[in-house]
Amino acid sequence: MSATPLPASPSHGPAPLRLGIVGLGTVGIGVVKIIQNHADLLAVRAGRPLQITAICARDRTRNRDADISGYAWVDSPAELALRDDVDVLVELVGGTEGAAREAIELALDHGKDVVTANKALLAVHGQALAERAERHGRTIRYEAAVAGGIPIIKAISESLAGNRISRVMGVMNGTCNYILTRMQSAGLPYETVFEEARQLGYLEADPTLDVGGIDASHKLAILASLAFGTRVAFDAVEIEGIERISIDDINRAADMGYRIKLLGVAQITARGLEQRMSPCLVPSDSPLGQLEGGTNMVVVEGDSVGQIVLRGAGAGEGPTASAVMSDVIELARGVRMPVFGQPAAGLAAPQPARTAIPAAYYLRLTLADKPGALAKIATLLGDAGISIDRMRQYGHTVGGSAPVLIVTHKTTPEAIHHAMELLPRTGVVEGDPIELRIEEV
Ligand SMILES: NC(=O)C1=CN([C@@H]2O[C@H](COP(=O)(O)OP(=O)(O)OC[C@H]3O[C@@H](n4cnc5c(N)ncnc54)[C@H](OP(=O)(O)O)[C@@H]3O)[C@@H](O)[C@H]2O)C=CC1
Ligand SMILES: N[C@@H](CCO)C(=O)O
Repeated sequence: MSATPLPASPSHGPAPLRLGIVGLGTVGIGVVKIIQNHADLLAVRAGRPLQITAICARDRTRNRDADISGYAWVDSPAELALRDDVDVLVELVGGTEGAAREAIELALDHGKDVVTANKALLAVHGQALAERAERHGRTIRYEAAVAGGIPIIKAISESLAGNRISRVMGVMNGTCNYILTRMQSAGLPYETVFEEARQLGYLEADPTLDVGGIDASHKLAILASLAFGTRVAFDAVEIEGIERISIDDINRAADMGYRIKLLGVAQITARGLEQRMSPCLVPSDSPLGQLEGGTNMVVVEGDSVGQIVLRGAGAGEGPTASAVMSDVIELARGVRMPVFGQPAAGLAAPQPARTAIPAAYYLRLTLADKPGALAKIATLLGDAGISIDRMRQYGHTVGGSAPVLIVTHKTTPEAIHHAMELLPRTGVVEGDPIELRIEEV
């Protein structure tokens, strides 16, 4: 970390930090509002005024829910990145390519620091961008990119820097948690809940990134890099989204004392770096099980500190803008950290490993109403070395099939995947069976 002396203004006090904001959507307008509403407080904390000089979005005519008339409007992000009256580019557009990437690269090349909430860009191009920033003696800060308002980037890169971290896990996508919890608690259909998430500003521009687990995996890959000193390895995350989860799964898991969460786990084992993002069952009465709505929770385990749990709003205008402002204030103070907590050249290339740690599993099958159907399933699982802990059959449907839930004793992911491949071949399983890992948390 380095601290540079603050530039002096010729007339009175330290010179303002001049911000160019690209993207005036949920997060961008949130940032504008904080700067307008708390100008004096921010200036005291930052040691100098924060001044928005230029702004940019796609549609100049759109109503922005804030007075932006005092700022220079620029039509192109690249043009904004090059302006002489911009010290810091605040990129709040999103996306791995195009306008966001081009503006960030230009800003770094022209000696400007960058603040961004763009986890997708960092997960895919983080290493190259970190090297680029270092070449120009600049930095990229991205507290808002992971878990919205939760200060997890700072926690790992600064507050826990004295620890060897063994595991980072948690719920990192507000949209998915909102959908999974609200459907159950309010008894609302998926479409209604999805629209509510949109109104709350939680969704990515492409919401399949949310429900497909990709957004959360971007975040997990960034945290793994920071925690383990490895290059960001998004391609190596084992990803499964929540698309296969039905309201029946949510309700039946609840019947058995569990909640379904899109859970990410990154850990270093003797075999390498494991990173997985998948819907899992967690006990209803556990802290993760009780996480409602757009709330996120991140758990970090360090050798000296033990377990740290951070919980808070994972998405939305205010929480995300709050995280952006923490980065802006640090830059105004003259504090510059390497992008991933250490010089980019020293980040190790990780050895990706698939999850092998045993767990209990929840299986949901629809069985044909035939004599011996259940026996066939029990035999198949037994032959695969999987022992059944609990089983529950629900009433037969009109067509004569019955949903069956099985909770296994601890078994390996390999054994479960093998059994899942064999189940359709028994001739008694209808549709696609579902398997979900049960995490002890
Ligand atoms: N929403 C959230 O809760 C969170 C979002 N993030 C991240 O923050 C970033 C912004 O998200 P969010 O505010 O929700 O997104 P929005 O879709 O609400 O806003 C995106 C903004 O970018 C502008 N924009 C899009 N393309 C261009 C372009 N080519 N040139 C100039 N401006 C452009 C849009 O302009 P216009 O308004 O004219 O269409 C809009 O103002 C993303 O990286 C997202 O992943 C991170 C954490 C939480
Ligand atoms: N779409 C993201 C925004 C916050 O990163 C979410 O739902 O968590």
